[in-house]
Formats: sequence, C-alpha cells, structure tokens
Amino acid sequence: MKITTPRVLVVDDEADLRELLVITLGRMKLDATAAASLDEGRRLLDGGAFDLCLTDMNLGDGTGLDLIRHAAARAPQMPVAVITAYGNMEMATEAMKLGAYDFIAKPVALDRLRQLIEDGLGISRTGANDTAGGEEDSLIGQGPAMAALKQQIRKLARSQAPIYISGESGSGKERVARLIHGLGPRREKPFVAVNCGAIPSELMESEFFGHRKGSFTGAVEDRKGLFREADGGTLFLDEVADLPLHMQVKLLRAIQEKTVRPVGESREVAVNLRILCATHRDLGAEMNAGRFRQDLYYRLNVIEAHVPPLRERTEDIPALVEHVLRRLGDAWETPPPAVGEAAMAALCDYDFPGNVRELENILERAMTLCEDRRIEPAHLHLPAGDQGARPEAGQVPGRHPQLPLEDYLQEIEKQEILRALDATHWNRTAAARKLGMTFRSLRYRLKKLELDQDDGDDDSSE
Ligand SMILES: Nc1ncnc2c1ncn2[C@@H]1O[C@H](COP(=O)(O)OP(=O)(O)OP(=O)(O)O)[C@@H](O)[C@H]1O
Repeated sequence: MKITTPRVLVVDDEADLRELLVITLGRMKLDATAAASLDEGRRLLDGGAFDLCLTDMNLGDGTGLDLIRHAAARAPQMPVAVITAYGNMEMATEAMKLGAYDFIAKPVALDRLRQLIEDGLGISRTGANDTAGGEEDSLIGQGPAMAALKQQIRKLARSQAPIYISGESGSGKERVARLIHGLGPRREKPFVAVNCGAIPSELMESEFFGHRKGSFTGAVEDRKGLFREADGGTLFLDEVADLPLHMQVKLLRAIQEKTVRPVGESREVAVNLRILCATHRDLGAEMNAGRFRQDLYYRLNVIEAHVPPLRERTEDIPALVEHVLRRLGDAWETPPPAVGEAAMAALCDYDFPGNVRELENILERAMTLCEDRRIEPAHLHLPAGDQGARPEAGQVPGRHPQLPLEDYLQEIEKQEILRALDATHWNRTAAARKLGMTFRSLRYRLKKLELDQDDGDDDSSE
C-alpha cells in the first residue's frame, strides 16, 4: 500500500516564523509548502490539494481571515489553523467562527505547534470517511430545525473550538455534545460528561483536576480527575452556570494553559482536550448578573449551538415517539406498542415543558398502562382539556377508569417528585424543599418508588 506524505501549506509574511514552521513540519516528515503573502497562499490553494493549512493572522496584503474564507470556498475539507498575536482572543474567536479548527498564539511553543499539526491531520484523516458510521442517526428529527442543527454539528465536529450548547432542560443538549464528539477526530478517545451542579463545592477541585493520595482527609488513593480522564477526547461541562466563582477561575486557567495541577501535587500536567459546555440557563444573563465570569464566558462561548425546544419542532414528535417506544420495547423485551391516531395527535399538540425527557417519561408510563399493546390518549395523562397548555401547578390529570386509585396516586407522586428533581438537577435537598417535605421523607419516597440512584446506605426509617 502506498502511503502518501501529507501536504501542509504555511502562509506567513514573517520569514523567521515561516522558516520555523517549515522546519518543524519537515521534522515531522510532512511535506511543507510556504507562501509569503495572502495572494500567494490563495494561488497555491487553488493549484494543489493540501491536507492542512497553517496561516498567520497578519499577512501584509490581507489577513488570515481572508485566507480562511477562501479555503472554505475552495477546499472546504482542509483543516485550517491560525497563528495569532499573543492575547488576541478576538481574532482567534473570529477565525474559529469562520471555520478554523484551532489557533496558536505567539510566541509559538514547539510542543503546542506539534500538537496543533497532529490534531489538524487527525481531522483531515477522519474527514476522508465523512459518512461517520450512522452516528448521526442518534439524534432523531428530520424537520428543518433539526436538519439545520445537524448540519451545524457536522461542521463543528471538525473544529477544536469550545462550543456552548444552549437549550431548555431535556431538549437534548448532552446528546448533541456526544454527537459533536462522535463525528470528530477525537471520537476514538473518551467523552466525559460532568454535571457541574451535582458536585459539592469543596470536592470540585479534586473532581476536576484529581488529587494525590493523602492530600486531604478522605483522599485515600490517587485520583486522576475528569480533565485527565478526558485527555485526548472531549470534556462536556453540563450546567456550567452552576460552577462557583472560585472554580470558574481555575477552569479558565486550565483551559488557557492546557495544564492541570492535581490537589497536593506540585507539578502541572499537560492535557489536550476539547471543551463543550451547556446550561439550561441564559449564560449571557448570568454573566451580566455577575454570577459568571466574563473572561470564562468568552472563552467557552466561542460558538453557540442552540437546541430548539420540542414544541418548536413538533414535526419531529412522531419519529421520536417511534424511537423511544422501540428503545423501551428492546429494554423490556416486548414488542413496542402501537400509538393510536388520537394519541399521536394529542402528543403533537402538547407543548412539552420538559422536552424530550418528558416525552420519554410520558411514553414509559403509557406503555405500562396501555392494553392490547395500543396507546390511546387516556394512557398519556396529558393535562385534560387544553392540550396545548402547560399544566398549572396543582392541576391533576384525570384518573383512567381502569387504573386503581393506589396506582394513580403513586403515579402522581412519582411525577411530582421527578418534576422537582428535574428542576433542581437531582439535587435532592433542593427538591425536598421545593416539595415541602424533609430530605429524609424524600429519600424514603425515592426508595419506595424505586427512583433512588445511588443510596446504598440509605436509611428509610421515617
Ligand atoms: N433528538 C433526540 N433524539 C433521541 N433522543 C433524544 C433526543 N433529544 C433528547 N433525547 C433524549 O432525551 C433525554 C434528554 O436529553 P439530554 O440529556 O441530552 O437533554 P439535556 O438538554 O442535556 O437535559 P438537561 O438540561 O436536563 O441536562 C435523553 O434520554 C436523550 O437521550
């Protein structure tokens, strides 16, 4: 088999830097071609197929941004990285918005440069088999909103830029993050998701950056921490707005320096990962209110991908219903039930404040309640009367005549508890407060309803 040497185009009007880049590429056994101006860079791009392009931002007769635009039109599959003046985040951000996969700041550190080149060639290689094995099917929805989102995801997957995924609770933000990872060059490496709201503040540093055995009471063995677990891959920071301010500073530092220092350790450890983040809150508003650091906001929010709420893409509901029922059928080892026309119409009319997660809950319950493997409107327990309206607090859906009162009451209890847990991101203390009950009482009910997730040592004697 003939292995061709990857071709890299270097565009820089500074002779010294150009030479450094060419030498580095040569040492990496790559075939480097250099251009000293935007015009020459454009001409070379038009004339030959390159696997990668590194361009300076200042090119004398234009900017690196002009070259990225040109490359996007002529060689859309070719990854481009930019070299920026130190501290010029604005330019770097602009370049990534236009499609550059990453940037490096001057003075150019050789380790970082090599990493940048390797990442770019990785993108080039994975780009060659663009159909990426059915991964995209994991995001159900063919309507215009989802089609546009999927197209954006395909582009974003190639880049290394941090992405802020916005959208309501349960709309599919984590699924989108997984797809961005799964379609990108890091897909063979770990995808690590963390719910920032679920980690106690005092444990956060060690959870993120790891610790050394004995560095604090309770540190009985070394711990790698999430950053190092995700090394080479993607770290997904869910509910990033819940990070306390002191942790935001440390996170910013880790992202900027691409290093972490485990608790109790004196040396820094290099990490190479892509950061994706999400929150159901308005991150801009959190920043304006002083709860989210501005510098971290701009660092994470280079590009935004918005997941629309389910009520704005009702055309996707039938496909989602089919997908969820098939999945439940597989899990329960029974054929999935059919959905009657009226039930489907009721679902398409409902506004789903809890989005796809709520649809899953509704269908799971309906599948338990339905008879002869057919789901009818009564099994859905949607708010009676105005199907399009959001259920008012305290409004109870009617009991299906065949459902025993005990089961009905238990179902209401379960839904109310799940709603409170969803709203508080499974913070049980906050959920108990919301429900007007003690923590112990909530714990007891969770156990009774088999909703407890991790309470091995639970004391249910209430
Ligand atoms: N387009 C979709 N296709 C298939 N399943 C989906 C889709 N969107 C969401 N889901 C499913 O809905 C549930 C909620 O999705 P996910 O956890 O990604 O939402 P989220 O926006 O991250 O929620 P939260 O804000 O609460 O963290 C998951 O079980 C997920 O698999």
